Amino acid sequence: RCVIQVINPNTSQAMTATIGAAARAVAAADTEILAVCPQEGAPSIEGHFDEAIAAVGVLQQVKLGREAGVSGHIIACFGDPGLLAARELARAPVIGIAEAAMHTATLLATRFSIVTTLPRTLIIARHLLHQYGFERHCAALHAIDLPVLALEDGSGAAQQKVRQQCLQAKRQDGSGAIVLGCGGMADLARELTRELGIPVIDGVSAAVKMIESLHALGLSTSKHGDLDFPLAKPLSGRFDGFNS
Ligand SMILES: O=C(O)C[C@H]1NC(=O)NC1=O
Repeated sequence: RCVIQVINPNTSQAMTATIGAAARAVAAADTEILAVCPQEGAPSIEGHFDEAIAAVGVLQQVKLGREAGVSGHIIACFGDPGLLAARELARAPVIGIAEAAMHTATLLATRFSIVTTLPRTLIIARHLLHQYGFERHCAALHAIDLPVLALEDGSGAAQQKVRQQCLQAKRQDGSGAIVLGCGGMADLARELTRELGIPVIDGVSAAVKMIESLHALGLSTSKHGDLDFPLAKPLSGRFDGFNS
């Protein structure tokens, strides 16, 4: 039995529902999806400051998931906030949706484009490309220039801009695949893949299948070296006991 904790690092219930539905749509019959978000933090993550706040919430949820004995954790925000810290805290695998989508794209095409929300967060995707070693594989990055929560306003305007941006990327970038750069776009990938005729990849569903694979292979986060549990030390205030 595989139980996957899917963490929306922002506190938007609507986006948590979108993300949970996308995960359940691809989960295997004996996989259970637990879609969660932090009790406190940022309603959307649109920059380095929001990410720093969100990382604490991610770690709180990872600790709860570990105590519940989940088979794996997914960080369902395109900045993969708190990824390595979460891997220190976790026993089970932890996968961010940006790394999941990028890895998947490199299996299907020699170049991929990224379509995300705000121009100012493009730098976060660039940092991840460098960190994961995919800079050479990414032909271009685009932003629809709408805030993250525009994807949950019910108007469909953001979804239409994502579609237009993907069409333009296919025509202009010389990419064979497109990575959707926001957890809130998770429900768009299958329809866009069909319409564009190229792989349009959502990191939530990609990460679900990766966690299932690691679970089936009996593989977990390495606790040998720099991803071992945090060093034991007394933490103060709200962080008392947080590292154990
Ligand atoms: O950076 C972005 O546009 C997307 C990122 N922010 C957020 O609240 N969820 C995300 O996936």
